[in-house]
Parts: sequence; C-alpha cells; structure tokens
Amino acid sequence: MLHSQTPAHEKRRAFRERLATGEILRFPGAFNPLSARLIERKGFEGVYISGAVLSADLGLPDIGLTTLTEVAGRGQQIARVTELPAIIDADTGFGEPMNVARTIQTLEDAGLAGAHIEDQINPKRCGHLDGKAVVDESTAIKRIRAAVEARRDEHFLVMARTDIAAVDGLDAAKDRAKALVDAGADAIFPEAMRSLEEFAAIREAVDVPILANMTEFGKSELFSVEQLAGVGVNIVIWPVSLLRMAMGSADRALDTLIDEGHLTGRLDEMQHRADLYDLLDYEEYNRFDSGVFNFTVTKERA
Ligand SMILES: C[C@](O)(C(=O)O)[C@H](CC(=O)O)C(=O)O
Ligand SMILES: [Mg+2]
Repeated sequence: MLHSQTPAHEKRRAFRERLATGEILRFPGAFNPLSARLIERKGFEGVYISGAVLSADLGLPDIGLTTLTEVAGRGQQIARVTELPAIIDADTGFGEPMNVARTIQTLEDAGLAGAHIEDQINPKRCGHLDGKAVVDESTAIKRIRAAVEARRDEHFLVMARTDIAAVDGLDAAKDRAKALVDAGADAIFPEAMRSLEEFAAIREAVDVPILANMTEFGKSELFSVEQLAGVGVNIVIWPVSLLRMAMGSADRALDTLIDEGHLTGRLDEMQHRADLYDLLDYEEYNRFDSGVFNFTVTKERA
C-alpha cells in the first residue's frame, strides 16, 4: 500500500543479479505511475522512464527542455509505486560533468535503479531524428566517468548511450562503445541501430550488457524479444509505446464523443473501475483505514 516495499538499494542489487544471468529483460516505458503498476502486474522485469514521454507529457518536444528537477521528480513518482527496477533517461546529464555527478546522485535519491547518459551535444534531439550531433570522445567519456565516480550505490546502473552511429556510422559506434566501457559504463545503449546485425556488432565490441530501443516510427526496425535475445541484447525498451497506444485510444474516443455524443459503445475498450481499483490496491487502503479507526490504547499499563 502507498508505495513500494522494496528499498532502492535492494531493487538495484536484484536487478544487477538478474542482468548477470544473461536473460533478456523487458522494460516497457511507463507513461505515469499507474502504468508502471500495470507493467509490474503483467510480469515484466522492469520499467523504463522515457525523456520523450516526460516531455510529451508536459506538452513539449523532446529537445532538452526538461530539467533535472522535473525528471527526477517524475522518476521518483514512478519508481516508488513499483517493486520493479526503474531505469530513467537522463538525456545528456543536464550539463557539464559536475552536473552529471549531481544528476546521478539526485536520481539515486529518487529511487531509480539506473540511468542512461548520452553523447549528444546540448541541446539534445530525439535519437531517431535526423540532424543530431555528438560530442567528441573526450567529452563523452568525462560524462560517464563523472557519473560512475559520483554514485554512492555501486549497484546503481550507469548506462552510456551513444548516438554516434547515425552520425558517423557503425564502426564509430563500436569504438565509442568501447571507450565508454573503458570509462566505467556498466551497460551500453547503442541508439538508432538499423538491423539485428548492427546490434550483433555492438554485442561483439563490448562485454557489458547492451540495450535495444524498440521505439516505433524511428530508424530501427521493430524486432521481437526473441530476435533481440538471439543477438545477445540484454535489455529491451519500448519507451513511448504505451503513451502512443493510450493517446491513439484517447484520440478515437474523442472522435466518438463528437460523432455519437456518448462512449457507451466503447466501454469494453476501457479499463473497468474494478480493475483500476484492483491495480491501486484499494482494498488495502480500506483495511488500513479501518485498522487505524478501530485502534485504541489500552489504559492498563504496568
Ligand atoms: C529512448 C528515447 O530517448 C526516449 O526519450 O524515450 C527516445 C525515444 C523516441 O523519441 O522515440 C529516443 O531518442 O530514441
Ligand atoms: Mg530520450
């Protein structure tokens, strides 16, 4: 009730242990705390918190407008309602290496299990759009070094994302990935891979876990969990998918309201009130409330 019963350090330790088994871990993107509960209920291994979703949620494009305070705040709201590990998108780390250090500590305090820091220049762009630019290797590795040095929980996962493939090609991405691992990255997020072969090439270049970003309408073909596991991917995210589904559904519902003046014909597409209450653990709150209401202090003290 109210929040996760598992302390953040324990979520991180368990996540690291699971990652070490080599099985592929599925992290759908939660667009709010409630959807994180649904992800957990369905049996996924983790929750992803997307920068693109966070900015879209605020009615903003994903071009580096959100602040650390907003990102950490949303991250905390989501991480605290689930027992699952949550990985958050920390964009470029919100500034210089010292800012990256503060970012990591703030995200640790917010209860996240890990974060990715990317090598785009500021202000960043969506990784699947054209016109991106990346920083040089020295700047990229300083960001990661700062993140690793700043963390206080050794199990907090520092993931390095590189956007260089779309700018300078796959060989550059392999070199960049190796350099980021040498700088201390615990995992690599190679952005905008176009094929399974490209994932396999990154897999071969580094010996840390790698992540596949299965965002729709971008540069990557959409592969199944099984296909990605087959080329050695360790974590897969669908960062914006649930938001896209929910917004698609909201769009159609509003059209129906305009056309028909009611939503009666669409009730079976809605989450039922009973399912919502179940997901919220409503019963638990009633029990707690009546427990407190009926609580009395016995007068006979020794
Ligand atoms: C993963 C990502 O960084 C995100 O913010 O979710 C985005 C997703 C997207 O815009 O589709 C990305 O840059 O790939
Ligand atoms: Mg992002």
